[in-house]
Amino acid sequence: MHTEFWLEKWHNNDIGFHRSSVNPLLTRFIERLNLPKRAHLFLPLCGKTLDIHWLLKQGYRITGAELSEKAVQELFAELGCQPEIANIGPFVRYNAGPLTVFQGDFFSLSQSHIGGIDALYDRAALVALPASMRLRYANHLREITGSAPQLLITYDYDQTIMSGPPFSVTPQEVAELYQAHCHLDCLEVEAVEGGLKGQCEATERVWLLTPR
Ligand SMILES: C[S@@+](CC[C@H](N)C(=O)[O-])C[C@H]1O[C@@H](n2cnc3c(N)ncnc32)[C@H](O)[C@@H]1O
Repeated sequence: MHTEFWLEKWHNNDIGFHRSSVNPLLTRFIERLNLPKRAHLFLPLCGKTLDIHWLLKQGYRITGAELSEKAVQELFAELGCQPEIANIGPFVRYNAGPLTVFQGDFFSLSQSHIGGIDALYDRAALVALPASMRLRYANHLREITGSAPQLLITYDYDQTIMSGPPFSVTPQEVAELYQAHCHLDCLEVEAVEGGLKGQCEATERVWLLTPR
């Protein structure tokens, strides 16, 4: 999936993936990450999700990575904060208090950019990428975040009925991507109400990945 695809989506405001409310699966299952107070969470491919608003209200420190300048600017504007902006290598870093977003390509991000991470939250990041990019994504995520636990949300559906994104990521693929380094615990399996994009039946799963 090329970067232009996403930049065009943001440019055209074609952002059906952006939820108008906080993800209930996050609020329900975050306690399973056993986070310390003021924990540092990393959100790959974060968009301008309202989940960030909620996580900040819980007192967490958040670092995100997002390709689109428009998304990042809207995130800070909607939070009502004025970020400090700096050029850091290939990134533009936006920071306001406990929130930092690296605007640029996730695959260029290094551990030294984001610092120590207590946990990861992947909603619509892994499933935003085509199969050919997902192993590289999972490996890079592990490389830059070390042994942090992860809350991961996936969809599973018949990929011949609908093309992604979001792409179908089966439990078998989650195992192939993460099992060598993590214990996988499926916390919830539920049918997507009304089908994915109203087009096809899909199952949504919440995973807790705990490094071995
Ligand atoms: C499906 S959206 C999900 C956004 C957010 N996680 C949410 O739940 O609303 C995927 C996001 O990943 C961003 N993205 C895609 N490829 C990226 C990359 N290589 N580096 C950083 N961000 C990327 C897109 O711009 C888009 O905002």
